Amino acid sequence: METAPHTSSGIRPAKLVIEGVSKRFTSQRNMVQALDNVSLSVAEGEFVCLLGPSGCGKSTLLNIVAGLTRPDRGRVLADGRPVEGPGQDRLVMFQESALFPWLDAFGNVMFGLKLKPDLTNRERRRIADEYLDLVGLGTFKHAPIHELSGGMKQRVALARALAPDPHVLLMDEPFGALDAMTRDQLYDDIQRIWGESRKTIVFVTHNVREAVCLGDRIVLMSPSPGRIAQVFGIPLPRPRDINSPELASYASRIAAALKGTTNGAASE
Ligand SMILES: Nc1ncnc2c1ncn2[C@@H]1O[C@H](COP(=O)(O)OP(=O)(O)OP(=O)(O)O)[C@@H](O)[C@H]1O
Repeated sequence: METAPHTSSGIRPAKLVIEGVSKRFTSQRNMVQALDNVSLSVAEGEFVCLLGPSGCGKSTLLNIVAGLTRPDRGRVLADGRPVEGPGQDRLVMFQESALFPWLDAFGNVMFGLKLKPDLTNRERRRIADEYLDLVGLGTFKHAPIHELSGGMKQRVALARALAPDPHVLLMDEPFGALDAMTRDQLYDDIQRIWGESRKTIVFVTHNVREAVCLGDRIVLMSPSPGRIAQVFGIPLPRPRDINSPELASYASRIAAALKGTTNGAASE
């Protein structure tokens, strides 16, 4: 298995550059070094998975890239410019879909498009339809959110995140709360959508197979303090089947490395 350096390979330009980022959280009871001198470069159009045990700083790193959390040291560059806060070039999708329950599926995607004031309402409607079709929910566009399954809600959240056409999509365990069958379907969908849109994606997970199924590279993090332990390149052809033996072979080797980062359990 190729173990890539902490920088993006090939000739594609770096979309994101994380330079020496450290973050400490201090409360009355204790102090946690959530990230310690983390550096990573993500190429344009690359799918990078941040993998690691609970508490190794995956979400903190994603939030720093999103501009939702400020690092104590270091910086993040997006398209060469320092990240100072949230921006419509970097949208985040969380584990809980955080949809507006008073709007239907279409209304939620339209809401995401309010980030684009230059569009006419007619254009917004066309784009919302297009993205609901892309995630397979064209026939559910006027369904109230509470009538949708967990997987369907995450599809709406995905359409809402993609519709404003962000350069970078930051996904924090977006399928973590779903059942295995729904997740398997979404792995196929996200691979298809990524293949068509070629977004730059940073995807947080603690599930090894999920990371191998989706990532061009897997960045394995270790806790206390949060650091990059190892980076794995995954040269498997796409689309990848999460249940294939080739994928399982990669997953078992990475799971062994994950176990080495902690005494805890690896989720395969
Ligand atoms: N706002 C905060 N205040 C205090 N401590 C925090 C805060 N956010 C994160 N931490 C701590 O920083 C460490 C890293 O947390 P983070 O959520 O980034 O880890 P993670 O790898 O995403 O974990 P998980 O997989 O469980 O979501 C943890 O020890 C956590 O308790």
